[in-house]
Amino acid sequence: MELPVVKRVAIIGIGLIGSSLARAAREYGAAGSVALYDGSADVRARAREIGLGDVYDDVSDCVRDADIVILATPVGVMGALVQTFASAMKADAILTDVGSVKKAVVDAALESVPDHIHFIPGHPIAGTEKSGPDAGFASLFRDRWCILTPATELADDAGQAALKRLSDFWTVIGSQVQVMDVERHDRVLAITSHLPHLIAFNIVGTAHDLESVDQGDVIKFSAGGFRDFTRIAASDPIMWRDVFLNNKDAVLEMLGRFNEDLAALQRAIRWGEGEQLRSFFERTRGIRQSIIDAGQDTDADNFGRDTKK
Ligand SMILES: NC(=O)C1=CN([C@@H]2O[C@H](COP(=O)(O)OP(=O)(O)OC[C@H]3O[C@@H](n4cnc5c(N)ncnc54)[C@H](O)[C@@H]3O)[C@@H](O)[C@H]2O)C=CC1
Ligand SMILES: O=C(O)C(=O)Cc1ccc(O)cc1
Repeated sequence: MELPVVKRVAIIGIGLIGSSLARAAREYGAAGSVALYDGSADVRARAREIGLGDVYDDVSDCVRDADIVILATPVGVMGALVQTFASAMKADAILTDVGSVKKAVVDAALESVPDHIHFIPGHPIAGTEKSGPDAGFASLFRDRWCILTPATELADDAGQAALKRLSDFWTVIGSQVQVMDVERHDRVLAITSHLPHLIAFNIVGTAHDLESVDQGDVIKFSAGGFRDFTRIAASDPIMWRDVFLNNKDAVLEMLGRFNEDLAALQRAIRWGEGEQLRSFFERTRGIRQSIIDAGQDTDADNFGRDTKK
């Protein structure tokens, strides 16, 4: 494949994901140049300071010459944001995003997407608990999945070419692309990502509440299990508020199922059903092994990723 994949990429939202994309696009040659915009003047100033790309104070100026425009803000603002700049995008350009929820974003954005551009929502399954422009790093997307959820209108030749262009962009920065429909995406991510985060937020909150009863012992003696939860529970509050508000149905469905299964474990503990507990834990140990066998290194926090940047 010829590099760069596109002449210019525009990234809106210069936080963990946006700044990682800016670094990756340049480092791996996915884009000839990078245009950036963020709603926060402080973040724009910081992005200029660390030299992440051409930083604009106006979002329409930022997207005007871009072949690909990537929304990397919290999902709750994406719909309104698209309205402010979509008409400034050039013909045949691609509009995409990195939001952790797809259906609500697509529904909110679709009505303001003009006919002259290709709208291909996306979601890299890569991240950390950190946020902001200093938290990003170029290798974040390497050996990670990126899910694309194109609308069926892409069936024509120009749409297919746009999908190929966007897939090539993600491939060059190290990701493996999977096309999926939006509903399936939101259900799969509800159980694999959104619910685990909710459980982490909850258990850390509960333990902190108990702390006043136990006078510091909960935190003092928190070995592996609890520490791992605290990393996830340190994730960005605005981002995660938006995820839960925008993937409400799928999260509530998975939570219902989770509560039933938890009640079964509770019952097994109450009635001393050791064999039931052992065989359940045997099955879950096997699941982790199959993730490792599939090539995902789970030895360290965050699947082996260095999250200390
Ligand atoms: N953090 C993670 O691990 C992952 C996050 N995502 C998704 O990526 C998106 C961005 O997340 P992060 O980079 O982690 O967040 P972040 O908090 O690090 O960065 C978000 C940036 O968006 C800016 N912003 C907020 N509202 C804006 C607006 N109206 N106009 C312009 N800029 C605005 C903020 O000032 C901030 O700089 C979210 O939609 C999230 O669901 C996807 C994969 C992983
Ligand atoms: O830090 C972690 O372990 C994550 O799970 C990162 C993450 C957060 C949100 C996403 O939509 C995708 C990946």
